[in-house]
Amino acid sequence: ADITNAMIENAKDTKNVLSFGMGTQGQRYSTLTQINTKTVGQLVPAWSFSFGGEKQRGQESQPIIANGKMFVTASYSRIYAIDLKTGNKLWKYEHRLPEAIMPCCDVVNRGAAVYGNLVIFGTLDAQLVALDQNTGKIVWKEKVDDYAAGYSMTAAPLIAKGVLITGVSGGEFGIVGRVEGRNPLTGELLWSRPTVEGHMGYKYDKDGKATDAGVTGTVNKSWPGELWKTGGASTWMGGTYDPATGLAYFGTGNPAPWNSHLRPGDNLYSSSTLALDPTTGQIKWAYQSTPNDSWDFDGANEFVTFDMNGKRYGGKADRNGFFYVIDAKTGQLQNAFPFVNKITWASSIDLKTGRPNFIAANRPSDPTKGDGKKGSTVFAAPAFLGAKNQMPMAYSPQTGLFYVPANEWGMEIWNEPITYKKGGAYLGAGFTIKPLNEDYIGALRAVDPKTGKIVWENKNSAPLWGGVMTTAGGLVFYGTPEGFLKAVDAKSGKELWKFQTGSGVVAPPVTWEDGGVQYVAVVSGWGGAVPLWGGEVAKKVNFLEQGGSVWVFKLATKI
Ligand SMILES: O=C(O)c1cc(C(=O)O)c2c(n1)C(=O)C(=O)c1cc(C(=O)O)[nH]c1-2
Repeated sequence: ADITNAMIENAKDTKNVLSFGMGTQGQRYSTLTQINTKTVGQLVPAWSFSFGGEKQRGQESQPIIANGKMFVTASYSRIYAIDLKTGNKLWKYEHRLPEAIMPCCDVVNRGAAVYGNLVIFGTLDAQLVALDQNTGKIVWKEKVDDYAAGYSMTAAPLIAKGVLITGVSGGEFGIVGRVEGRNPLTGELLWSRPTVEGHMGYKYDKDGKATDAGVTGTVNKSWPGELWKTGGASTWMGGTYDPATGLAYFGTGNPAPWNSHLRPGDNLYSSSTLALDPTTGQIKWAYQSTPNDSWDFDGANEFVTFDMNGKRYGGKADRNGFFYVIDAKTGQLQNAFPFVNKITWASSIDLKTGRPNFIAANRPSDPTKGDGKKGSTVFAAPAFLGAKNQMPMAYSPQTGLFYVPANEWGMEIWNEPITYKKGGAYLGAGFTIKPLNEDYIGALRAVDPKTGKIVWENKNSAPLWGGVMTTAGGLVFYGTPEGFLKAVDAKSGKELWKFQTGSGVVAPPVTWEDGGVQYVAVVSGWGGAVPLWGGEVAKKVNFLEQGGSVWVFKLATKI
């Protein structure tokens, strides 16, 4: 059947997984219970599928389950349709990529969207491709932007109110982040909303007029001079949508360049959460977690809405180490607390003003105040790869807990002079990531949004880089770079099952039911930003091998 907006919004559907996040709210929670704390020990592979080819690298994709098929993307802008029952390949599409693509952090893709009879995904040369679900033939293709200027796409598109909503990657190259709405059936652009203050939003009706000056309504106020023209704030993680508030939520990346002394001011709307009207792109509220960021603290992380004390909030585990609880309707900050042990850039978040209490001495200094070439080196935590990065967390309405894949690491960081050049790295900083502890970097943490307490944690030697899923069976599933998919007790973190997938898991699991049987799937294939940018941590994990496959599991005996 054609996928409709009502099907995508139907939270009760356990037979399909029609969106990134297992529901547009991004809770990654399933009501299925056949696989539970008592039965999970009997979980065995049903089938496995290899992406093949000579190309491997990071596999961060969340499979989509629809109409008896799995749609799964892979590295280098590939997508496969697989028969759910047999694991047989139905078709594949390999996007022809130019040599000169410039993704900052590996050739990854996090998944596709489905609508009508189409499956739609973004490519590393910044295009959107819509394929026929049955044949894999191209139905439409749209160029989103210029890959030679540093634009790329790695996130899964979002469908909200029947609109296809996408972001862009490229913050490290001084692109201008934005969110766009399109007709999913044709690719036609409906609106475009840049995420750097000073740029206007546009609605593409018959006269294509500027329609939105953002929540401040000012041009260029939080950026000095011309820097807003290359301000970064990319929307590289995509977004979530809550039918209850009618708002789409997009996180924004770091301001460009990294050297914060070049851009005194808050640099809106970098390192923020934006709530947008899905039909017009208008910004309804904005909350900035790291004003005048100096540490590459992208606020791109997912905003996951949930109910607490009879009210709708959103939870966000920010790259900067703080977990934010925000009123989903108004953007009012409710609470903010650390979810990692070491944070050096701010002592706390002022709950009245919503602003961080910066520790001034721990901001890397202005190179023009020293020898002109290099500012002072500071040791900062979290490291720029974040207390949390691209790997999505999960929320269980059953336990009331968020399950956050966190990392404990720090970095030496210093500033350097830099000027913008199209297609060149636009950082103005140097850095080396270092572990903080001998025995672990990753920690899966159960976080109580009411109290800010860590209820339990499971340490992991390598940095955690895969997403999380939780179920009404009382379970939390997550993968590790060491290759395991694990199931643990949602209440205690006790490990109940694990399976070696053959390569590192840096992707989020999903679950669905078919013919009375519950299945779990996860993609395996080590990569992403850690091996490329991880400094001393990359050296520590360079024994891990690449791969590229999807695994599907079910219980050995029918219950
Ligand atoms: O600023 C950006 O546009 C941008 C894009 C991406 C991306 O698209 O993957 C990453 C980052 N930044 C980034 O800072 C980062 O740490 C990162 C890690 C990963 C990954 O997939 O492992 N992507 C990205």
